[in-house]
Amino acid sequence: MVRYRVRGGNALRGTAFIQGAKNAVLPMIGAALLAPKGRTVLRNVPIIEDVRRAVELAEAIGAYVELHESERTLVIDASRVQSPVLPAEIARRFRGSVLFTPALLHRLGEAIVEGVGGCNLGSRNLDFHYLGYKRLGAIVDEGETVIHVKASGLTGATLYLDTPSHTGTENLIMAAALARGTTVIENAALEPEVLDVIDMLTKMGARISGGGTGFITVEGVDELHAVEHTVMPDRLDAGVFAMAAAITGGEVSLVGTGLDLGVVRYKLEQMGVEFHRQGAVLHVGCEGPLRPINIITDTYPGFATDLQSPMMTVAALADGTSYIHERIFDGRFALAGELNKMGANVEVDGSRAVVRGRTPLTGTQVTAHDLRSGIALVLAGLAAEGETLIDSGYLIDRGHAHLAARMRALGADITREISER
Ligand SMILES: CC(=O)N[C@H]1[C@@H](OP(=O)(O)OP(=O)(O)OC[C@H]2O[C@@H](n3ccc(=O)[nH]c3=O)[C@H](O)[C@@H]2O)O[C@H](CO)[C@@H](O)[C@@H]1O
Ligand SMILES: C=C(OP(=O)(O)O)C(=O)O
Repeated sequence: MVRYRVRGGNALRGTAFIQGAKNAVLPMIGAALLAPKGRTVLRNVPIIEDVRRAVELAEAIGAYVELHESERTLVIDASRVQSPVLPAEIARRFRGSVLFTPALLHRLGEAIVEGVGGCNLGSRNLDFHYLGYKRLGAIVDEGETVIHVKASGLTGATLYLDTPSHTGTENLIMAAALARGTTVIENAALEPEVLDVIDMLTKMGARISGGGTGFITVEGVDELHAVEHTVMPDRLDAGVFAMAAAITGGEVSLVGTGLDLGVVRYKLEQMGVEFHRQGAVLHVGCEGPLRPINIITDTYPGFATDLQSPMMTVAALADGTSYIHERIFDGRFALAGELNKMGANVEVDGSRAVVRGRTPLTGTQVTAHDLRSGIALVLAGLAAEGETLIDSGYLIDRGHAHLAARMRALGADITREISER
């Protein structure tokens, strides 16, 4: 069991090095498996547990993978992919396992998905993925626990997503990239990570247009080849470090090439946080009290649901009442109960939460229910009086690389511990 121990009260100061994006590297590993020969090199890979699981899963299907941790580089040779089975014991530990299906379909003609994991956020349907594969000509046999997708070659079609699913868009692009003819994906996701995956696929030889418009056209090609690609910075990791600076009254310089925080920056500015760009470095600081805020989560370019939990912690430390409306997931308020144990006043009603601040937070033992509630509790611990113990720290490690070390470098009193149970 991994556990984080945080002693609050230190203002964070210094330079935070932002990791590569979890939600870009996972589809890129799936994309690398589409190349039947050669070695793909991914740079700026975040050393997180989800990447380790993705490496294990790629090895389980026969790929040769080297993860060079200190160089943050992944080398993938998919020429010997031979097993269509995504085994439950690995695949159920992370959401990114869903992104291996297109490669298996193209390379082996079938994918046997024994499970898909990821944060427990309520319903996390995959119907758009499977309906899309069917429209492209696959046969999908949905058993109670195992899903079997088969196809002897896919054919382009027009696909429509009811909502712009992030991994759904990536999977259907990958499926269409090697299909015969043209595929159009309507209501496609606009997230920057999706665009980064499109960039990599384009280098690999895919013919994709319309990325970022909501209407993506893919002209199928016969083969994709191995390339080198640098993973974009993780805007969620960056958002968390910006919030850590803000709630501790500190000042942090965020380093990460081409970093754009988007709407979270504007929301934090409304709360009184100051941002100042100096070339490629973004400085974040906050001197005065924080003002309350209204948040409505949405698909990009709206406020990212993955930053909703960390923002709830910031709201608990603001002077006044904040309102949060979660519109992407139907079960993403597990943080409220844990924050309330620390002295916050968060009331949840369905998809809405009211956060009455500012309440002083006091350290206690709390539990991460998912990756982002975990990191939100780390933030709470940084601002709380006394010691906060956060259980189920593995969930935090799923998405944040070397968190304790990076925060300690800024002056935080935080340790990562392995406990017996
Ligand atoms: C590995 C990865 O990239 N994870 C991200 C991805 O998850 P993920 O791709 O799983 O999230 P989706 O965008 O697919 O899901 C968003 C919503 O759409 C619904 N839906 C989705 C697909 C489908 O076939 N049917 C359906 O109804 C889901 O139940 C959910 O309510 O996007 C989420 C929303 O930005 C982020 O929180 C996750 O960090
Ligand atoms: C929901 C998340 O991740 P995943 O989709 O990988 O579970 C997240 O990163 O907050």
